[in-house]
Amino acid sequence: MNQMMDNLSASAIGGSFLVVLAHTFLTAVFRKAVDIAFPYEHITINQYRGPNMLRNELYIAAEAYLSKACSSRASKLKAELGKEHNRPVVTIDDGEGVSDTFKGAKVWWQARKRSPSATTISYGPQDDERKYYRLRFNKRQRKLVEDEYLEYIRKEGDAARVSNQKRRLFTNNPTSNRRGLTWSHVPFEHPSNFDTLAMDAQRKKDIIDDLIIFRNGKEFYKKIGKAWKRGYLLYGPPGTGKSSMIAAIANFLEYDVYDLELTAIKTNTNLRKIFTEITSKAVIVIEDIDCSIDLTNKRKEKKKEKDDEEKEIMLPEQEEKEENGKLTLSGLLNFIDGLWSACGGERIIIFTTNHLEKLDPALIRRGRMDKHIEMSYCKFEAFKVLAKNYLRVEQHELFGTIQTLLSEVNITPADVAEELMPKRSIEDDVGESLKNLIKVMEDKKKADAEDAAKEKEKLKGESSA
Ligand SMILES: Nc1ncnc2c1ncn2[C@@H]1O[C@H](COP(=O)(O)OP(=O)(O)OP(=O)(O)O)[C@@H](O)[C@H]1O
Ligand SMILES: [Mg+2]
Repeated sequence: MNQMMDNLSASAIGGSFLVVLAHTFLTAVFRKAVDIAFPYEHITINQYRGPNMLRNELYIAAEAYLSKACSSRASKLKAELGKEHNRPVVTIDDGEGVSDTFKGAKVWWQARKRSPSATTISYGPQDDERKYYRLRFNKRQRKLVEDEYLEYIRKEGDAARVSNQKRRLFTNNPTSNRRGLTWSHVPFEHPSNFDTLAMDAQRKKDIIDDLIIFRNGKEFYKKIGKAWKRGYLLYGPPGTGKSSMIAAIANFLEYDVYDLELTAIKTNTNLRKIFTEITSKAVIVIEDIDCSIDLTNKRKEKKKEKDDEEKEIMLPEQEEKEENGKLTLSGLLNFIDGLWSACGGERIIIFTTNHLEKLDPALIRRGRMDKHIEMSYCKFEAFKVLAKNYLRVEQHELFGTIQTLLSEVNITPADVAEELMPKRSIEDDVGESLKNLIKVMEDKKKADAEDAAKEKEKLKGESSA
């Protein structure tokens, strides 16, 4: 009897094992069949997220990416002006689909719109238009899509968005905003670029190469443990193109410009506040740094003398408090290459000055101001750029005379440009413009010679007295 019971339970165990095996097998077969019949999955990227309807940055990036990379393959497109009335942006229309390929995997995008349900009360346009993208892909590619493709879309989309956006010129000038402690902005529309900039071709190329290395250097800067920023010092007489160079750099990199008015900032704390508001992909400009409060050697020396006179009537703690509050050279340096400088990343900091010799060496040492660029008086090569841009000529019989005169007199590109500007009509005679320039330079040469003679006379008089 017992033997029979044992046999029965053994065959029951064997039977249930077979049932489990069969179930597992059938499930696997069923899954396989489903996979073959429905091999795709999808991800939905909504325009807004959460109960508060916050903008979904991934949707915005996807929109920009599809506009840039895939819209040429779509047949139904739509065009819209950006938020700040930028140039029209063309992207795929609602209901339209396009495919994309990433690392050999094919994916499909479709722009969709959810109509509001009849029972929903609409509070604004956002509620009416629940737009979303549906991203379809083969199940086998799921890991690739989740781990890599979405991040790729975010990055590429952000980059496309920046280049679509009109760039901005920020200022903390106290006339445009409250006490110079915040930034206000206008569209940045300076037309200067490296083609219109008159300077030696090799030096121009060096700067462009430097900018390209900087722009592509994110990983490199990380590897060497340096904040992703670069400092340029532009120096030279007025009218040699320092501001034009800044505009050309910003246009080349497609960065926003932050024109920092240091004189409006009274304390290091305020400087920190305003610095932390600067976004990445920015050119930060401090023009005429030698005229900015208390930052030069001379000013410090003068101040020291004054301080010495006042010292007796100032308590030590009072003095310390006052020093801590004021904007100081070390405060500024802290933002250029101290811990704060790493906030934001991808920034070019540019100082300009007409008087290099007036600057504190600490401010402009290499590493802080990585590249020192001299903007000089107009030489023949720079003149040829101006002649090509202003007069559309690359050769002329008067060029020889002009070349000789340019090597003899100091004339700024701004003065040369002024002479090449059309005086009566756009179609002014080229020869006439060049003759005017020659006359200006000859007059200057004469005036310089007279000044030199007078100076010589004066020195002679002084030495004989
Ligand atoms: N190197 C240059 N290439 C092309 N144009 C130039 C150049 N330098 C000057 N100009 C012309 O002269 C004008 C004044 O130049 P810019 O404002 O760039 O000089 P700057 O060096 O910044 O002078 P400042 O020291 O007074 O600020 C420009 O609008 C531009 O038309
Ligand atoms: Mg300038």
